[in-house]
Amino acid sequence: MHNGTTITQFIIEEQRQIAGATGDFTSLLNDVVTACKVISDMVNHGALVGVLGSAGTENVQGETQKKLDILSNEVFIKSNEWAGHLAAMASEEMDEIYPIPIQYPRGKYLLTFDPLDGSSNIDVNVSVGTIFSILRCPGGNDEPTERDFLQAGTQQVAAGYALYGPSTMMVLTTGNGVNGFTLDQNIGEFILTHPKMQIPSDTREFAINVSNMRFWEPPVRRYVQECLDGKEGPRGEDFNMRWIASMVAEVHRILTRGGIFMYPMDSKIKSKGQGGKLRLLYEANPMSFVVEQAGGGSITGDERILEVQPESLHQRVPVILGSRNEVERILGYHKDS
Ligand SMILES: O=P(O)(O)OC[C@H]1O[C@](O)(COP(=O)(O)O)[C@@H](O)[C@@H]1O
Ligand SMILES: [Mg+2]
Ligand SMILES: [Mg+2]
Repeated sequence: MHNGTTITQFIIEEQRQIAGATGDFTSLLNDVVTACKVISDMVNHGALVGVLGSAGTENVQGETQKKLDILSNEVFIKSNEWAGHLAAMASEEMDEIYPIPIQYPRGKYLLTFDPLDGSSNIDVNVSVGTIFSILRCPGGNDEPTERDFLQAGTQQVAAGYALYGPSTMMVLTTGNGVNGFTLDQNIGEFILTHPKMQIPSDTREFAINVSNMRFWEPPVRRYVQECLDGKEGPRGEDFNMRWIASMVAEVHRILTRGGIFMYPMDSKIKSKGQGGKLRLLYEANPMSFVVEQAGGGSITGDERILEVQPESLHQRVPVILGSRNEVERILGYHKDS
């Protein structure tokens, strides 16, 4: 038996420091934690409970949905709609916002989520995750609208992710540093195992989908080429490369040992009329909040992601995040070009 701090104890303790806290936020985070435990259980059981494979439908972004994309979306809604702390939710897997149905009380918060990130990895049994972000509802909770969600990432109250890997972890920020919790499957509790996570400022490891190289813009091309040139090149050091294709798993690696993750703008994305690959409200903003709170950096190329003013619910942005000194170098390359 362990005697560690549970995530609930941790959140309550943090909220005790905040004058006027009503307990709504604590209860909201508890429901998010419960949702992630349920998804973790489904992911763990995989083929045994028939949840792998495609659902045969497409989401609003034209991506084929996996069964687990849809199931985890439902879990998030059911776990979070009932308690009276939310005005509305928005998800990568839903076309429109989801105002809390009229039979439940409405509260002052908004929840956005990517219920299952890295879904192309489900069927091959590689790590996937859930990403979430909590905002205040600025327009009051009577008639929440899409416009209420269009807040810059700097306005987030909390953000985090669950990683369904060899162990299930929850990594969380409420704007006061980043803490990581590991799920003890025997007692069903997340226990604080990674207090005050910090991203090393320097790294020799980068992550990017190199199959897109011919579409990249000059600053990213230059950065990656210099990494590839290794000891003999301008950096004078050898670099290593990783690509998991689950943003959650990449960000977790970076939080653990440093690194740089890039899904930059490229000519292929542009030709589709998109602003990037990753979604601002469900992926880029929550992850940028976590990364910055752990001492790292996060940019689109030439601007800080958390300062981007969202214009639509499913807006996409380029993402370059990780160890601070490397992010600053890439920012410099964008400014030079
Ligand atoms: O297919 P690619 O180019 O490797 O893209 C992988 C990227 O797409 C994503 O899987 C997008 O997330 P979803 O699985 O939620 O659509 C990221 O997690 C990942 O970094
Ligand atoms: Mg995703
Ligand atoms: Mg997803």
